[in-house]
Amino acid sequence: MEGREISQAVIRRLPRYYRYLGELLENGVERISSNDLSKKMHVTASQIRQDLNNFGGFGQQGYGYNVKYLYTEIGKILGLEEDHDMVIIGAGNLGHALANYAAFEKRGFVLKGIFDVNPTLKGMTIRGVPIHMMDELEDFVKNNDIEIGILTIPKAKAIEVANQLVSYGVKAIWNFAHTDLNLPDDVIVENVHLSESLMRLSYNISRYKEEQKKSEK
Ligand SMILES: NC(=O)c1ccc[n+]([C@@H]2O[C@H](COP(=O)([O-])OP(=O)(O)OC[C@H]3O[C@@H](n4cnc5c(N)ncnc54)[C@H](O)[C@@H]3O)[C@@H](O)[C@H]2O)c1
Repeated sequence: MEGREISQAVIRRLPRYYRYLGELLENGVERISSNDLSKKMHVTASQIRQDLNNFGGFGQQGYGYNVKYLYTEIGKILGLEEDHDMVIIGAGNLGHALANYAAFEKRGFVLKGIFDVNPTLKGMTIRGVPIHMMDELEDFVKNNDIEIGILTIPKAKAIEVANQLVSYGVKAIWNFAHTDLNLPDDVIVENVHLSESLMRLSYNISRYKEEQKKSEK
């Protein structure tokens, strides 16, 4: 499997498989057929077989998938067997919400520090994690081998701060600021735009209403 290219479309679907398989495990389910998984996930069985065959076909004819094995393998593919140390930049509303979400740690995403420019926040902690001022960022990132920088600052400063993080050795940015960062190709960026998700929701609501109107006619 080492070195094999898996398409980004498949990678995007993996966290959902991981979540469903985790729930099955919690419920004591040891194996599942692609048909049963398909019904649960509302994905076609052939899509599931195609996706999971990318990793050497963990399923067996007549047996289905071994839930624990598949869960572990997908976890490995997603890099979840290793810890990822992170910092949050911007201890405002969103920064607080993310810092307070303890469940990330269960997946190995460990929040080491929080940074802000607002001096009134200095020395405060969120869930035991201290808030530092930005002049401490360089030493902190280098000394703690920080891998992921989470950007929850206004967009006007996001590009500058992202470049700073990268120059200190951060490998990946989880970007919540509403701007594209245009970083070097070897920096991994995952943009999260809740408002885009809401717009998709809004689109589907409009479509649903249209359908309703048509069916009433
Ligand atoms: N992507 C999304 O889905 C999503 C959702 C909500 C908000 N946002 C964006 O996230 C950002 C934060 O939102 P919020 O509601 O938490 O805002 P907020 O004003 O509550 O917090 C922003 C924090 O960033 C700090 N800050 C400003 N400049 C900084 C700098 N150069 N370095 C370090 N810290 C700095 C501020 O002092 C403040 O504490 C905004 O850009 C907002 O538009 C994105």
